[in-house]
Amino acid sequence: MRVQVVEHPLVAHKLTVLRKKETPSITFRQLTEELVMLLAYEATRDVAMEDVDIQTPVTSTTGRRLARPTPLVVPILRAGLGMLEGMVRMAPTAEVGFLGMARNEETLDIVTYAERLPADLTGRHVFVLDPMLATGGTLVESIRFLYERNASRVTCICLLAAPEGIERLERELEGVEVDLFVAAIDERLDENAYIVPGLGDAGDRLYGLAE
Ligand SMILES: O=P(O)(O)OC[C@H]1O[C@H](OP(=O)(O)OP(=O)(O)O)[C@H](O)[C@@H]1O
Ligand SMILES: O=c1cc[nH]c(=O)[nH]1
Ligand SMILES: [Mg+2]
Repeated sequence: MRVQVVEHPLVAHKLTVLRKKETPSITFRQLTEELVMLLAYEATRDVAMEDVDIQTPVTSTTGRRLARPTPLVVPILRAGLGMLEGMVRMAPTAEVGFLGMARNEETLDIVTYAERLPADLTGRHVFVLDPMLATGGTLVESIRFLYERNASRVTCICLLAAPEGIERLERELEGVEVDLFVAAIDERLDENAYIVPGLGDAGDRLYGLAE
């Protein structure tokens, strides 16, 4: 697995505001969108491209565009949905599939409650969106799911990751091709498997209380 922390003053600034407990949902949603745009810029740096012949008002020329089959963006519901708009704005030809997964907060087991994806992902570069990589359970499950459907490549974009989660991905997905882009790697998980210092429950901060 390749892990890249996107170090940029704008990322650091926006992330700090996002972490603050007094930041309201409306600002939290906007910052999430902006952060994903900055992370997507790095995460798509080596995306597959192809030539395309076009006419400008002056002449004909050959330009470059995202290759086909186009990238597939997969937000992990619910919190990943907050990252979708920013991502598709950056990669306008991308298609979107959905995975709904929730962590049982007592057992930390992952429940997959929704799935709407092409049955065959052969040749597809999949971008998984989930703001939080905590124990890593959710991401391991999603990445396995996508490779079982023959995805050719998986790139994950997260806002925050815990070292424990990254280690789990490296352990459980040894030899699996995965790129991970994050705005920051935090210190640790607390006794409830929340990221410290973190930003709290991303889904709740975006959309309100789950229960
Ligand atoms: O690395 P893990 O320990 O698996 O935890 C991370 C997961 O927890 C959060 O989702 P949650 O289960 O709270 O669902 P939600 O998005 O509906 O709030 C987060 O968005 C990740 O999907
Ligand atoms: O810190 C955490 C851990 C898991 N899920 C969240 O939303 N936040
Ligand atoms: Mg949640």
